[in-house]
Amino acid sequence: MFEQQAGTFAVDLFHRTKDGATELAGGALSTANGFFDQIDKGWRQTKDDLENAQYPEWLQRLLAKEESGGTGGSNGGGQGPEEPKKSGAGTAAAGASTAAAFGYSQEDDDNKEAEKIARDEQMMMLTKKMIEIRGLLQTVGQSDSLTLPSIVVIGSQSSGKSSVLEAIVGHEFLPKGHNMVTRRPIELTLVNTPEAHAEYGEFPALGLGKVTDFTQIQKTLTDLNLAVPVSDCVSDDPIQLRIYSPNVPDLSLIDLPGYIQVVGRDQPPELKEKISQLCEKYIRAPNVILAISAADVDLANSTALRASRRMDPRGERTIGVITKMDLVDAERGASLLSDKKYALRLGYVGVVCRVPANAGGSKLFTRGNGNITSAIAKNENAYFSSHPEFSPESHLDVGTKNLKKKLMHVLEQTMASSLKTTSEAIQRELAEATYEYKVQYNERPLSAESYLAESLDAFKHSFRGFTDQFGRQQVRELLKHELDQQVLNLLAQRYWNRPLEDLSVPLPETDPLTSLAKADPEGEDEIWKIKLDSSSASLTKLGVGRLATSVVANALHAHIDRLIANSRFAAHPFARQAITDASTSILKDLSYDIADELEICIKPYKYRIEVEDNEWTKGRENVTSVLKDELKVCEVAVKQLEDQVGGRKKVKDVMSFIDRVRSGQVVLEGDGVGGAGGFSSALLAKGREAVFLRDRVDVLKLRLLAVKSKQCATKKNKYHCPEVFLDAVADKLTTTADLFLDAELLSKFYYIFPRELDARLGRGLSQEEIDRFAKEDPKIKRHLDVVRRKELLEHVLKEMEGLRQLEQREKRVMSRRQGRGGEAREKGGWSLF
Ligand SMILES: Nc1nc2c(ncn2[C@@H]2O[C@H](COP(=O)(O)OP(=O)(O)OP(=O)(O)O)[C@@H](O)[C@H]2O)c(=O)[nH]1
Repeated sequence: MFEQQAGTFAVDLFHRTKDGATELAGGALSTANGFFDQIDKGWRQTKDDLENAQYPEWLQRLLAKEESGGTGGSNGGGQGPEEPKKSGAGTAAAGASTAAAFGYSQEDDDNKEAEKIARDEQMMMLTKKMIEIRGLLQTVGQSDSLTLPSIVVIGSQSSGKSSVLEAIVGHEFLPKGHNMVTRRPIELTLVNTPEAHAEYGEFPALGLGKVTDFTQIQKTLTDLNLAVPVSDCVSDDPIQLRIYSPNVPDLSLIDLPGYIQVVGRDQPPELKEKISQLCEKYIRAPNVILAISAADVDLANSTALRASRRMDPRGERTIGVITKMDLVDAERGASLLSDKKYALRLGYVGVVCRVPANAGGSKLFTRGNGNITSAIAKNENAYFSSHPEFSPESHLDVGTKNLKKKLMHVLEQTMASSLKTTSEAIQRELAEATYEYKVQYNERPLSAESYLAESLDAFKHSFRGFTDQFGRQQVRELLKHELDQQVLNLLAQRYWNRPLEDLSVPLPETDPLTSLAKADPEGEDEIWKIKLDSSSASLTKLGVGRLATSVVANALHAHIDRLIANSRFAAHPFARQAITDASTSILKDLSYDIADELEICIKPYKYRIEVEDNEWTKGRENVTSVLKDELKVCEVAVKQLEDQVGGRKKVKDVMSFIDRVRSGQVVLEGDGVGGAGGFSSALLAKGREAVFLRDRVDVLKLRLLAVKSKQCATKKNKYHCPEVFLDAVADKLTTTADLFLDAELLSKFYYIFPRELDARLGRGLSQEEIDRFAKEDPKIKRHLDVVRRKELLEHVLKEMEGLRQLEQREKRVMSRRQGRGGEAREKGGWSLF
């Protein structure tokens, strides 16, 4: 009776789908809007398959007959035994593969009524659709009211639970072992792919892609289970696994840890209770309970049936599966299937799910990665047909093939009857999401892509602003400042410094600068000429090409970092890294050649430098301000040092001690390490610094006076005024470098960088990366979640609305038939709303 209802429903649905295509345009079956792409490509594929489904011609003929008052779908008589006419390779293949999902073999096909297969096929379409909606709801959230029912598999350990599931899937894929290895529920979605040959699994949460090797699936499941700490016993966080195959029916199953009778020594004592609680949570209505019990164990002792009786006392949503039928004699097996003590409305199915060792050739082949469906079917056939107790006249349900069909029928019905409450729950959720969207986000639309695109545009815009402000002038200032420092270093090394490292040796000379003003470069003493020439050569040969290029590249890096910090990307580590990588790699590529080329440009200065009068004047002005700045820096350092040491007086004392040592008035005993003259070594070190700074301040003041003096007003006296001359040289180098770097480094970088950003953050990102990027910002994540939730709920409602329209059409068809007094479908047929 039950099967008949489900079957008729499916056939009628076919009519509605076929005839109602126009009526439904924009409805559930034609809502292709790219939405699934965003949610899950797998589901999109499912949806496309469903929408593009072609119906075999024989099926259409059958239905046409039914429509014109034929015998109807349930009793057959339509197509008859002749070979169905094929309407195309694809559709024929679809029919055949779908039959495979039920476990029909080719020989079976010859014997089966065509319309029966058609009905099953059509029913698969509907279940597929509802499973698809269930999958969508799963992505919305874990709220209990927002879900469509599933089939929950329970059984005690060794009851044969894994074997049943594997027989349904046709592969060994569940974790095995002596220890309890199932510690998390496995939400198993079977997706029938009629036109595909490949069978594979997917773990949507892991992003592993298609896993075609079922031993790999088994290993992944084992790892995921073992990741639950033993102390936690079990976890209610489900593992999601989808299996795509032409040989599986569309089903949604949840495998739970097996009930244990006795807690093992190495297992926590609360394990038994925790498993019971977990199972209890899942076997609540409206889920269907698949209660597995072994035939060789008294049914009264079946933990699965006892649990089911607690949650489903009237036995309305429990399917009893009796495994290991081969282990008891046929008479006892038959009596178990017609058990009256705990009568189940959906009945009992007897199975023999163990893969026979010698089936399908070698044991190795059938076990492992091969498909075990036909081996099990043959084995069951052989067993059940050899016992008259299980003959068709007994009306007992036996065999995995029948179990699969029953599961589909039951799931279809249960899902259909849950659609109304689920739909109401969705409407409530949608109202909440819509409200939040309006109040919190002012109905501002947002997608991960649009957020990325806007962020990238804004960043490129700020980068353009920066390029307007950072040009040749800014490069020039940077470089000149850098070379000013180099000039100061050279002056210090070659003119100003007095040895201070070794306190034990008195100063060999008085002040090296005292003779500078009186030096006669034309005379015998060429020291000042040599000093200036070598200083100038040091400056031109210090590697200006590399130095200038890296100074500008570093400045660009720093500016990019600042732009990132002030942009939306600041909250996105991934994007920040991508932008930094882009600028690093471009600047690295450019710098290498540019540094060499710039070095070639400044080559002439390495041999001869002519300074013009105006350049001299400019150099004199500039170096005056450089020396003044340096003077300020030294004075500030002196102040800091005094603060550190504990006052000016203390510094003065230690300085005067050092001065006396340097002038030879005091002779140090030892090397001064460990302190001297009543001062600690640390204080002596600070004192040396203070003496250095004091001397430097004196020198700077002296040289400032010299530079301002008449003597330094003219380039003729360049040997007396090395500061001015070296500044003029630095200026020439800067002018060449800034021109070159502006043309080569800046303009090229400004051109390439935005394009590289497009490549790395625009086109180059996958959908997952874009989503991950957008969700890095918690505010955006919340906004996106609301938008997505709202869109998803709207989409699901639309899908359901489509099913509702089908139902209304169904009612119309029924009342027409009843009006005609014709043979109407059974009363109490399915009702969705
Ligand atoms: N003879 C026979 N043995 C079976 C049948 N089904 C399962 N078995 C054997 O029973 C044992 C337990 O089967 P499983 O499928 O692993 O049972 P389970 O309930 O999943 O057990 P756990 O993994 O321990 O929870 C295995 O050795 C199977 O080969 C059957 O129909 N007939």
